[in-house]
Order: sequence, then structure tokens, then C-alpha cells
Amino acid sequence: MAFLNKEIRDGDNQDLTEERRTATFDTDKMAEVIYGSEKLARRRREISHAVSRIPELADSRPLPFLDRFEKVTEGTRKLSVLDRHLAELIDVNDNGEALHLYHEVMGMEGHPLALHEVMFVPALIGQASDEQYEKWLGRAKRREIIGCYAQTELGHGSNLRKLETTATYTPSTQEFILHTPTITALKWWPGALGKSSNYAVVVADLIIKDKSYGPHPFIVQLRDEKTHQPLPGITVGDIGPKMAFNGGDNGYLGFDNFRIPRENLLNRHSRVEADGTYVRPPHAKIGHSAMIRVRSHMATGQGWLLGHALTIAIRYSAVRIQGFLEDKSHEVKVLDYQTQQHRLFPAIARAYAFIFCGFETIRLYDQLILDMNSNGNTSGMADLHALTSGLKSVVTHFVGQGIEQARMACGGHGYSMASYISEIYGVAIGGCTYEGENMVMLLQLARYLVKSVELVKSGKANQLGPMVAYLAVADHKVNLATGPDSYVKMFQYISKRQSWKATEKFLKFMENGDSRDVAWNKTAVELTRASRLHTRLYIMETFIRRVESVTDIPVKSALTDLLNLHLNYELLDVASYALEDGFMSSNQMDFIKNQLYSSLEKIRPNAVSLVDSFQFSDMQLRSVLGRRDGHVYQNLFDWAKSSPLNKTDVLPSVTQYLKPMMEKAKL
Ligand SMILES: CCCCCCCCCCCCCCCC(=O)SCCNC(=O)CCNC(=O)[C@H](O)C(C)(C)COP(=O)(O)OP(=O)(O)OC[C@H]1O[C@@H](n2cnc3c(N)ncnc32)[C@H](O)[C@@H]1OP(=O)(O)O
Ligand SMILES: Cc1cc2nc3c(=O)[nH]c(=O)nc-3n(C[C@H](O)[C@H](O)[C@H](O)COP(=O)(O)OP(=O)(O)OC[C@H]3O[C@@H](n4cnc5c(N)ncnc54)[C@H](O)[C@@H]3O)c2cc1C
Repeated sequence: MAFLNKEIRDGDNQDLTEERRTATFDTDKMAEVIYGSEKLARRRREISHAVSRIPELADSRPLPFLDRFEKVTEGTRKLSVLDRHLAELIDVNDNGEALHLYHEVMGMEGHPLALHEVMFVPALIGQASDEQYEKWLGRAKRREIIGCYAQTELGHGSNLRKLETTATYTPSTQEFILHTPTITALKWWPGALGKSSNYAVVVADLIIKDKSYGPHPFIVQLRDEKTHQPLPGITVGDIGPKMAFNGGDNGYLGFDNFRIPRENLLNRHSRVEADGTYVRPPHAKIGHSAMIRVRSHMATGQGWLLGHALTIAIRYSAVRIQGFLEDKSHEVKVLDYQTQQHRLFPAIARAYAFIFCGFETIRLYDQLILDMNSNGNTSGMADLHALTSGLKSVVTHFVGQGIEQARMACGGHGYSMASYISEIYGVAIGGCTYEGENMVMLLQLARYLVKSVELVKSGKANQLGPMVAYLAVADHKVNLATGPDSYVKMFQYISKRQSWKATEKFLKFMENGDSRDVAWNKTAVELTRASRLHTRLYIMETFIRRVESVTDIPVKSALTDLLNLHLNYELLDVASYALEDGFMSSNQMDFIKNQLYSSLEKIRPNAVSLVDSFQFSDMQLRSVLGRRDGHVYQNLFDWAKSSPLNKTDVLPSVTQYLKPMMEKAKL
């Protein structure tokens, strides 16, 4: 008999097999929706399979047992093996295939090429001129040189306008002099900077004839290409262990009057002429495009991270038997408890929602770069900046929460590194900070919302972009029983009301004499609330659009259950905004709750198949608890036995310290 969930194999844990048999949809077809195409979903499986046949690509030991030095070495070893097999494993021009291969083999703990691919090459593509492409882009793409993105400093990260590293132009030699004037000006945090990269895109304050022109990107050689020694005038090193990413060498970097030629300012959009004349870019923030790129990709990447944690937690919850329901002679799967479902299923819906809306922002970013590079059209930048600022903040926050719930849903074993959930958590919540601290980025979106409300107030609602058009729409009572659109309308009402209230509050402070910045700060919490609501509304709308576009009926039906859960869960979470002015009734509140609970029951038979559909291989998951075969207890015992502490029965520390203490106590 053919099963819709292809994960079933002879010898797997029976409880998990039983779950897979109840799937109402084909998990291969669901994977096509998750990864955007039949081809990529299929290629992912083929690549994972091909990787599993190359033993050198496997982790040489479970990563949790490695120390930092070993992790960095292991990552670099695998990169070099991968380099030999690259062309046979993937179409190297296909980003989706490459991303999957790296996730599969390199995992998530960091490696020397992480920032090269994610920011260094994209910064060149977005910021370098054609002549600079000629000189560096080919070399970078062939990996003759390895680069990173060095912007953040010890003393400043969020406030880019106050970066202290200077790049002072000297017309006599046509050079920029890079300098680190204070300890706080040291570059600090850039991934792969400490030990791996020999080049960097460095963001420094451009100074011409004593005038500051603000942060600009420069390409800078840091290390000798033959010896890999730092060049004279460069101080560079690793910043030490972190919550996660410990296979990566986030670094520090200082310059002592280090000279680079005039051509090293990335000058597709702004230039310095030989005589020191500055040519402005078409958009003041165009130099930030590498950041917008990462932010555009983050919703999808974070959705996958949440998917990892949920795959582990849901599979385990189907295997973990504890406690009773009706039949007191058989304990039940913990997945049967409503609290367990409520803890995990809304997070599955969010993982899907984040992945879907991430695809939209990636498309918008690609279009922006096309427009900018072909005809200097930067008109999409402000919208995309506002959107991705909100999205990266909301998504990373919820992903962190969702992963933590997944850990707790695994009880004690979730706390063990065998689950790998703590590693996933550490990696994911890095996203709350990198690419713009979440509060700071929510406030960026709030600027856009406040300006939009001001447009409506001044009678210019026709100038609103489609994403904020709802801010001008009149309120109408909503009948939630009519389907997803009514939920959108209710959410629009809530989001609109908060944007208006926050704006009015802000304007009132100014009317009463506060400066714009002080009034802004006094309203900041309300403003961030408006940003979150606006972003959640956008996520909800993209989720609805995506589900509507699915053609496979069983897949669409399973996704509709997830969508309904999402709509009710989200609305319930923000209902107080609409209850406080009576726009939502307590009857509607009860309706939402009842819908939510019945969604949990509907999803229950598909829960395992919904996470199996992410099709993360065991290698990629790196979780003993979440393996496909579900033999949790045997796998955990084998893993524990392989702990280095168990190599001997009596540890030297016991002989040296513990035993003498015990002996002394006997005297
Ligand atoms: C395949 C790939 C997968 C990858 C996916 C997975 C990744 C997994 C790997 C992990 C890898 C980690 C990689 C970490 C790499 C770093 O973390 S790199 C460092 C990142 N650093 C930051 O993000 C710093 C955050 N700070 C900022 O961006 C800026 O300082 C701020 C907060 C936007 C403020 O900038 P500002 O110049 O002071 O601007 P401000 O006065 O606030 O605003 C002026 C105007 O400019 C506008 N503006 C500001 N920025 C922009 C912009 N970018 N665009 C358009 N307009 C803008 C504002 O909207 C505002 O407009 P108006 O309201 O006036 O109309
Ligand atoms: C894993 C990781 C990888 C990284 N990789 C790189 C990299 O490759 N390259 C690179 O250049 N950098 C990198 N960074 C640095 C990162 O981009 C910054 O740490 C980040 O932008 C936050 O800036 P900050 O550290 O200055 O935080 P701060 O701004 O100092 O944040 C501290 C607190 O101040 C608050 N705050 C700050 N400004 C405001 C404001 N205007 N209004 C309200 N509240 C405010 C914040 O909300 C936060 O609560 C990385 C960081 C991490 C954690």
C-alpha cells in the first residue's frame, strides 16, 4: 500500500509509523509548497541522499561533544571536502540547491564562508561598479578570496551614523586612510572576520577635507594572500565564545592609518573623484543594501529554524507515552493532550506563515536590486526597508518563543543537548539582535506608519502604498463566521487603531512643547506595538494568499486547517485591543476560542506529517531526540554512552580531588 507520508520505513518506531499512516496529504507535495517548486523539493531529497553516500561529509563526532577549537576545525574540514564535491552534488548556479547543501553538511553553528556568501558577495553585487566587479567579484565568487562584512563596532552597532572608524581621503596619493581612533571604534562581531577572512567590506565614516559624509562601504584586504598573516597596520582576532555560532569566528578589527586606493570605495552609487569631489548616491541609504538583503531572507530562514525545533518536538511527542485519558490501562502519547497541541500547533502554523511571507520579501529584494542596478530606480527601497524591519523583528521574536516552547514540550530530554533544541534556539535568537536590534527596527517601521497616518490626516490618503491603505479605511462591524477576510478586517481595525492612537499621542506631546525626538521616545512602546500589529497583519495576509494559490486539494485542505488555527490564535492574542472599545464582542471572543480548539483537533492526525513535510534529514536535524526512526530511548542511551566523560569509569578529577576529600572525611 502506498502511503501519503513517505517517511515510513520498516523498523521505525510503531507509534510514529501509526501517525504517518493517518496523513491526509502527500508530504512530497506539501514540500513542494514549502520550498516553492517541485524541482527544489525533489533536488533537496536527492542532494541529502547523495551527501549521505560521502562519509567524509558527515560530522566526525556529534557536535555537542566538540570544544570551540574542534568546532572551527571541523567546519573548515567539511568545507574543504565539500569544495571537492560541489559540482557533482548541486547546480552551483542554483541558490536554493546551494543553501540546502550548506545547511545539510555545515549545519548551523557557523563556518568560514558564512558571511562570504550571505553578505560579502551580495555587498559587492549591490555596491560595486562594473570595474570593481571585474577586479573582485569573480575572485570572490571563485573563492580565491574570502570576505566578511565589517560594520558594527565595540561602541556602536545600531546607530550607524556614529560609527567611529574613519576613511579619510588624501588627494595627493588618491588613497583613503582607514583608522581606528579609539578602543570603541574597533570593529566587533563581524562573522568570519577573526581568523578566516582575508578581505572585508568595511563600513567607515568617509571624510573629505575635514567634512564627514557618513558611513560608506570599502573593500579592504586584511591578510596576505599567501601567508594569511594580517597586513601591517591591521589588528584582527576572534572575540571569543558566544551563545551559539561557536563554529564561527566572529572577530575584532582595528586599523592603524591603513592606506587603501581610491578605487576601493565601493562606487556603483556614490564616488569620490581624484580631486576629492564627492558624487552623491541616488538614495541616501543605498549603502545599506546588503543589510536589506539579509533582512529580506530572514523570515524564511527563521521559519526553517522553527521548523527544525518543531520536527523534533512533534516527533518526540508522538513517541513519548505518559499519563492517561479515558482508558486507564494504556498511557497516551503526550501529543494527545490539548495543552501540548496548543503549545506546538500554532507554532507549526507560524513556521509555515513565516516561510511563505519570506518568499515574498526575497522576490521584492531581487526586484529592487534589478531596478537599482539597471536604471538607478530606488523607489522600492523605503517600502522594503519598512517591511523587512518589522518582519525581521516580529519573526525572530516569535521563532525564539516557539523554539523555547518546543524545548519545554520535550520535558527533561528537551534540556539535553541530545535534542539539539538549545543550539537551534541560540542560533535563532541571534536574529533578534543581528541585522538591527529588534526594538530599533520596529521603530524604523513605526516612522513609516506615523508618516502614513499623517498623510491620511492631511487628506492625502491616495498617496498611501497598498500595504498601508487600510489605515484610511472606515470601520465596519465584522462577522467572523464569514471566513479569512473577516479576520483580516478585524485585524486591520486593531492595527489601524493602534497606529492612529500612537501617532495622535506622539503629535500631542509635540503640541505640548516636546521636541520630535523626545515626543517619539515618550511614545516608543505604543509605536512598537503598532509596528508589531502591522507586521502580523501582513504575515496573515500573505499566508491567506499562499493557501489560496495552492492547487493540490488534500494539501490545500491541510493548509486551510493550519491557516484557520493561525487566524484564531493571532486574533485571540490581540483581542484586548478590540475588546477595550467594544468593537469585538465577548461572543466573538468565545467564537474565536472555540474555533481555535476545534482547529487543534483537526490538525492532530496530520501533526507529524506537517513537520515531516519540511523534509529535514537526520543529518540536517542533528537531533538524537528528533530522528526520523523515533527510537528515542535507544538513541539517547547510545549517545550518552559516547560522551567523552564515559571513556573511563573513574575520572582523573575524581582520583585527584574527590577521593582525597572523601578519604579526609573518613579520618
Ligand atoms: C541566502 C541568504 C540567507 C541569509 C539569511 C540567514 C542569515 C543567517 C546568517 C547569519 C548572519 C548574520 C549576519 C549579521 C550581519 C550583521 O548584523 S551586519 C550589521 C547590521 N547592522 C544593523 O543592522 C544596524 C542597524 N541600524 C541601522 O540599520 C540604521 O542605523 C538605522 C537604525 C536604520 C537608522 O539609520 P539612520 O541612518 O540613522 O536613519 P534614520 O535617521 O533613523 O532614518 C532616516 C531615513 O532613512 C530611512 N532608512 C534607514 N535605513 C534605510 C534603508 N536600509 N533603506 C531605506 N531607507 C532607510 C528611514 O526609513 C528614514 O526615512 P524617513 O522616515 O526619514 O523617510
Ligand atoms: C550572532 C551575531 C552576528 C553578527 N554578525 C555581524 C556581522 O557579520 N557584521 C557586523 O557588522 N555586525 C554583526 N553583528 C552585530 C550586530 O549587527 C549588532 O550587534 C546589532 O546591530 C545591534 O547593535 P548593538 O550591538 O549596538 O546593540 P545596541 O544598540 O547597543 O542595543 C542595546 C539596547 O539598546 C536599545 N537601543 C539602541 N538604540 C536605540 C534607539 N534608538 N531607540 C530605542 N532603543 C535603542 C536596543 O533596543 C537594545 O535594547 C552580529 C551580532 C550577532 C549577535
